[in-house]
Amino acid sequence: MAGPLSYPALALAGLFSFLILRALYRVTLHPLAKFPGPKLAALSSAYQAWFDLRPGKSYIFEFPGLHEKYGPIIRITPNMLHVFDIAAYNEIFKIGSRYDRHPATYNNEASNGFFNVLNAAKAKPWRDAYQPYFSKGAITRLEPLIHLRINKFLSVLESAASRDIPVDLSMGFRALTSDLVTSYMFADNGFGLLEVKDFQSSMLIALEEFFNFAQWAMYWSNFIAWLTIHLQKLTKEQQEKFMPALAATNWISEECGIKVKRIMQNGGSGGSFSTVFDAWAKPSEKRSWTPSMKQMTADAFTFHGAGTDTTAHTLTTTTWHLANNKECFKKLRKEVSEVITEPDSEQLVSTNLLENLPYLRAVVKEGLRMSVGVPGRLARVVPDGGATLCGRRIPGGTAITSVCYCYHFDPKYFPSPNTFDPERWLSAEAPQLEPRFVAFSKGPRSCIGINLAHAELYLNVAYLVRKFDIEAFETTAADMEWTDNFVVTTNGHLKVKVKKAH
Ligand code: HEM
Repeated sequence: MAGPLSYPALALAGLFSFLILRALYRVTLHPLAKFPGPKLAALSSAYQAWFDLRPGKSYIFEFPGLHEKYGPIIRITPNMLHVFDIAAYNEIFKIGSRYDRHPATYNNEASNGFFNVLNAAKAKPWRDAYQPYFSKGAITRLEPLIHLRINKFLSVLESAASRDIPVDLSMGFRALTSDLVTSYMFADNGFGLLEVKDFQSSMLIALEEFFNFAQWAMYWSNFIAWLTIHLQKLTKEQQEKFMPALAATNWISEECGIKVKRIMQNGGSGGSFSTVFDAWAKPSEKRSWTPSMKQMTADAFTFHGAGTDTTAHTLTTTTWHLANNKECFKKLRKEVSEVITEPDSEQLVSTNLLENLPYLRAVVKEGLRMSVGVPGRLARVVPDGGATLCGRRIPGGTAITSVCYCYHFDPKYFPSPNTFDPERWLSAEAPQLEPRFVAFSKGPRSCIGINLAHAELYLNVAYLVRKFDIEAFETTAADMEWTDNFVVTTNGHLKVKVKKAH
């Protein structure tokens, strides 16, 4: 009989044996055992955590080197493959794709909107209800609202120019993109973040804090969801004091809930333009199924989350590079001046007009390339029966992914990938680059907000360059270095000093 002291020793020995046996299984009998990659990655998820959970590091930055060494399909964790091959990418992310979203990335017990529906065919009717509100036509009709918000943003910059004080553009762009998406969803002033002094909204600051730890949340998503549900029992004051990120996300959720409810109770937004939730509220929208209030609130939360940091970070990246590339800046100013003849008029020119400017188009595209939109491992599941990618048979049920970063920073197609070079989109090689541009992903779950994002990018970049001379202020390249925290997060903020252009 074991003495009392030996029970812990027995338990430890049991655990140790289990870990050894599991490791052996993973490198011998496991269905992915024959796929190449670092042995440590095959043995344990701790290998990817080693990169992801250290400040300033991301596992995705290792992928190009690993592909160089091991080929187009590699095993990045015991249960996940990564493929770096554009034909395979197009197969996984094609329209009608049978590769569903993988629960590892998308199953969040705290959220139950259309974003979390894993099967694309099941998500389709739900997503399709929103789609017309994000069409090119709908966003063109929305331009008066977009102009209103951008004018407000530009007026803050004008005021800073006249007082010769710096502006935190990382926060400014977030305030703008958040206000835009929320005022569109709710046909009101949205969250009103552009009104907050110096763009320093406590909600945005708390959200940034949250994203800095998003990788941790991804690793323990079910635990975090459980914790979130239980921490709801704290008072608002306690949450704000001890868990500002939780308080911020709760606040967003509550506001979304209140505003969606109002629209539903009124049978529509009643504003001068149709808004996203008219999809369910308007009696004319006859549907056989309507999401619950909880599900619509989750959708509103998703639209806000998906539409804020992504676009804001692209604007930050583009502005940073323009501020540091005087030649690009001059060339762009010259081009946009041809269509923006009255830069101080509140009547902004249309996105459609700006989209026809070749150099501006190249600048926006290069900004999107370098900012990597959604950097994370947007994992998919290989369909039942398996699949053949890059000539290799992959078992059904395997988790597989293919990150944007590998394509956008591939030196074979984008020489000097860390250099901001809009000219590459105007060169003879441009047709070969287009298929490797995957900022908005592809297929049935690609970005629903692409037209809104484009309108925001074209208008902001054009007007910033037309109206202001821009100098980075106390911001270094190290501040702009980024990591994958599901959204892109940077080490620091882009601060600038702006002067009214003559
Ligand atoms: C530069 C800006 C943007 C970039 C680079 C971007 C990129 C992406 C990408 C890569 C995805 C696919 C994510 C996945 O597979 O998990 C996505 C999905 C999505 N995006 Fe965007 N996005 C941007 C702006 C916006 C805007 C302005 C909205 C407006 C609300 C938006 C709403 C969404 C939504 C709701 C989804 C989820 C679609 C689904 O679940 O089927 N995005 N976006």
